Amino acid sequence: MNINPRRTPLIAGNWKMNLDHLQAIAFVQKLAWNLKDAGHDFTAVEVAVFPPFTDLRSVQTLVSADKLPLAFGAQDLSAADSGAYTGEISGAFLAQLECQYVIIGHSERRTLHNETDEQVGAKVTAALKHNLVPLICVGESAEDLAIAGPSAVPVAQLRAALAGVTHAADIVVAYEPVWAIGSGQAATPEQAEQVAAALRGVLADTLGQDVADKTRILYGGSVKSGNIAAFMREPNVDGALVGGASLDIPEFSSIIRYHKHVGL
Ligand SMILES: O=C(CO)COP(=O)(O)O
Repeated sequence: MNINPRRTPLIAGNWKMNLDHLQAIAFVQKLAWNLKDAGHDFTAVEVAVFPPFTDLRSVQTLVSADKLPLAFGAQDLSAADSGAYTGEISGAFLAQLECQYVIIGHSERRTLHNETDEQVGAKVTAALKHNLVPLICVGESAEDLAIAGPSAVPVAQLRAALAGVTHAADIVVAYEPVWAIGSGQAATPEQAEQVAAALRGVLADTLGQDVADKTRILYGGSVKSGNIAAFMREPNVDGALVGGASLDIPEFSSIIRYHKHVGL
């Protein structure tokens, strides 16, 4: 179990391209009620949602009006601040919408949009410039795993993502093996721990031991209520980035409340 008092566990829901802004309002309201009814302690396990860009203003308005204890963020941002970048969204705009986090380098951006390690690094720098916490995704494909073993690619991706980070930054890292995303075949807790420990080593190397000790490293890839507790028992795993299961309120609530159903 993660007993490091400096790292509050984070359960994050990446909605991907699901739920329009009306559905988002209903969903966030229900999720907050469900967790409140269950007596969830948001200071013990932080909860964040990552809706599509078009939902963010609605989510912001709801969270602010109802003072919901939920964090939210975007699924990507532009490396640029403004200008001739059709279709892109600036970190400045996200900051104006009170986003706390922004996902960067998700494998679906890397594979479907050919995002490079350099672009990921530039986006991390842009996020920090706008006081957004970058949630940096790294992870190997099945082919990488066969060729280079479990840690090599995620470690190289994290080094590249942090290349422009010079100060002790507030960041979150998510280890998401590409082969585990949406496949129903999660990594084992031992595999996740091995890579998370290697990633913490990169953080210590690049940003110092203090940052490494306080930075949360999440696991993502086919996380469900039935397997979350085993991941959370690993000392270097501080939470989860959940895709499909984050769209089902009872299931996502059950993941958030992992410590209740297993007595952790
Ligand atoms: O990509 C993911 C979260 O960013 C994981 O997705 P699934 O939980 O659907 O496997």
